[in-house]
Amino acid sequence: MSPESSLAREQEKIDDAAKQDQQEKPKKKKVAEAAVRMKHVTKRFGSKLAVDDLSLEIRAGRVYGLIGPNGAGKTTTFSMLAGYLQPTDGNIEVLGFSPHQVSELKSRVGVLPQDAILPPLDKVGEFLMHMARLQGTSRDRAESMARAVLDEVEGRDWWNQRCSSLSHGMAKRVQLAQALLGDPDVVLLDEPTGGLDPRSAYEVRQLIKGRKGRCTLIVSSHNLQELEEICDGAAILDRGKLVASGTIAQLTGASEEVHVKIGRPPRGMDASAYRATSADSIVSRGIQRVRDLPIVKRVEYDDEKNELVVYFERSGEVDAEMVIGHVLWALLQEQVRISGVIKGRGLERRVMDLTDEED
Ligand SMILES: Nc1ncnc2c1ncn2[C@@H]1O[C@H](COP(=O)(O)OP(=O)(O)OP(=O)(O)O)[C@@H](O)[C@H]1O
Repeated sequence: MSPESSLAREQEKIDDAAKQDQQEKPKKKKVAEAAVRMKHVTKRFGSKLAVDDLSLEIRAGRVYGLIGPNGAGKTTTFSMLAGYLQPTDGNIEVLGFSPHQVSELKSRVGVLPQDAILPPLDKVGEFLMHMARLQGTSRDRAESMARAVLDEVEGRDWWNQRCSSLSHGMAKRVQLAQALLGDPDVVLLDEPTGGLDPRSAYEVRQLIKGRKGRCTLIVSSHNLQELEEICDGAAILDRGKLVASGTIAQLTGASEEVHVKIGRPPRGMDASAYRATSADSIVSRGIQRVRDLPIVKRVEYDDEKNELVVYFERSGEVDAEMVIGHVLWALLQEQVRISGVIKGRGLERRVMDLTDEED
């Protein structure tokens, strides 16, 4: 065979492969503006009301948290979004389809269930390739997809390892890799960092942040600091009911209150001359200065926690950063020692305020 005809044959092969690849990758449908729409959704298990008249809209491209104490209905909600459970009442749309329209949503929704179990005898690579093949891809493409996601969860060395030999954290990351296979438009992650050591949990958070903008991620976690760090918005559920939803800033009041932790008195100073328990102390004078600031609406002081809460109205130039500057200046003028400042009350405290203790 002449070198020219051999080259032409090679080129034909490349063209065929590219054509096949094009056929295998169905054109992504237009991404709906709302990735998820739930309208008056209820789920009953016999007499147990697990989800109670839940309405929620999650915009495409967001990282969205589902928050709530044990039994709040998070996993039930995930299961309905994934199409594993049928709602008793109400309507659910994922990317504009019912979760049961499997052929329309195939490869567009990735799911990490809370208690996912890997097939113990499969090797990690085999398992991921099998899951990729279920999306209708060729063997070659399935392998490259599987290797790419395994790489993303830092598990490239586990390709030939049996699933039964993985530690809990490794298994969780393989399950996460499975949820990310094929670049889905919506990814449902139920407790993605549950049971992971701090470093692995940090890496998973980085990975979720790295996917931001590429898809919609809906994440459930009991680690509220984690959700505050990675999410744009969240819904708080309690006993199946939606008790609050919005952006993280709205939920935490980050745009209307500032918390200042007051430090201990300097060594050698009499506590009564410093602490707010006496009217003319350093801290009392500092608080009065803060109260006198025109941008401040209201001030509360918790003497037990040594914490000052400053409420303000966000408008024009007035934002949390500006208020922090003025408040710190006022306190420093009176030599008040400051050991910390946060915008808003933190998601953890907000969730505590909104969710009741178990009966
Ligand atoms: N298959 C089922 N049969 C009966 N009741 C169920 C079933 N699944 C869930 N429930 C109940 O529905 C309620 C919500 O459970 P769900 O698992 O959705 O809560 P969750 O917010 O995910 O809790 P956790 O944080 O503990 O995982 C609970 O009271 C639970 O006991």
